[in-house]
Amino acid sequence: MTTNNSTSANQSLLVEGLGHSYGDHQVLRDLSFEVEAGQFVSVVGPSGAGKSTLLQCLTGLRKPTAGQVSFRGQKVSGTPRGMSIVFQDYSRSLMPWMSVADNVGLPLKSAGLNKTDRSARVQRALAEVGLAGSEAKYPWQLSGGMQQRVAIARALAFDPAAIVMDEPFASVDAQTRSELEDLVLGVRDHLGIMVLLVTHDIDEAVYLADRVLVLAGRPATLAADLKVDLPVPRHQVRTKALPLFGELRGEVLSLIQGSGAAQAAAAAR
Ligand SMILES: Nc1ncnc2c1ncn2[C@@H]1O[C@H](COP(=O)(O)OP(=O)(O)OP(=O)(O)O)[C@@H](O)[C@H]1O
Repeated sequence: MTTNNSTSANQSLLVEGLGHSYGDHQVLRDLSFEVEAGQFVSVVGPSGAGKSTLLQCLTGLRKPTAGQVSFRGQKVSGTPRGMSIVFQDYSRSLMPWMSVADNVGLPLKSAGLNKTDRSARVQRALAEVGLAGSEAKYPWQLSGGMQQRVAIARALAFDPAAIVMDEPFASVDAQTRSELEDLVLGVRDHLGIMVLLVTHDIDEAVYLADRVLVLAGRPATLAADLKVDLPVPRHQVRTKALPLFGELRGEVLSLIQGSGAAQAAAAAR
């Protein structure tokens, strides 16, 4: 997908010829894709393919060794304005000695917002994730799923145009995971935010996304950019029972397994 239209270019994330090497170890090679405003894109690939490295390059936490990333028309160097990040490990990203409200408001304080604005944004973000009324609690008084909701609220408090998530649901039980998946889908629909999600879970990748990007090979390239034409709103049971869901799931799985088998064969030679 390419963009000739400047409005679209200003709204979107544009990745051009991105590559990354750690010393002599080339991990990513020549990745090019665009994500439009409001799109939900999952990134999958075999373990060690470079998914986290890619997210770090997209969020400005790591400088690509080739190519470039632009967000809303600006070249990314450092985490861009309008982009928030949610990591897997909520227990390490929340401050246990601070209340929920203070945890959510902390980055806003660092950004220089006054108390009234901070408080309004914190209330709004907590309501968005279903935690209105939990402002005075501490993270250790909340379940793992609720703590991850706090981390998501903190990302939303910035009014971001995009949220980038690295395995955000990997540390919670299956039931909570489904609830958090639907929460993030609801937030995307309600606020129109672009979401980029790295996951190991192929069902999750297909269920949530408008597109699934598959990384494969060593170094990893973009093996597929699959459009997910499943009806909306998605439903944990009905969507996963659709034949198209099974087809997409199978397609992603065979790309990932094919890549793993090719690597094993190369290693054995
Ligand atoms: N800071 C680093 N220094 C050197 N090598 C690194 C560094 N970070 C990652 N790597 C290597 O780069 C490759 C890709 O790692 P990365 O974590 O991006 O993959 P991934 O697809 O996210 O993996 P996983 O699915 O297991 O989380 C791996 O071989 C890893 O060992």
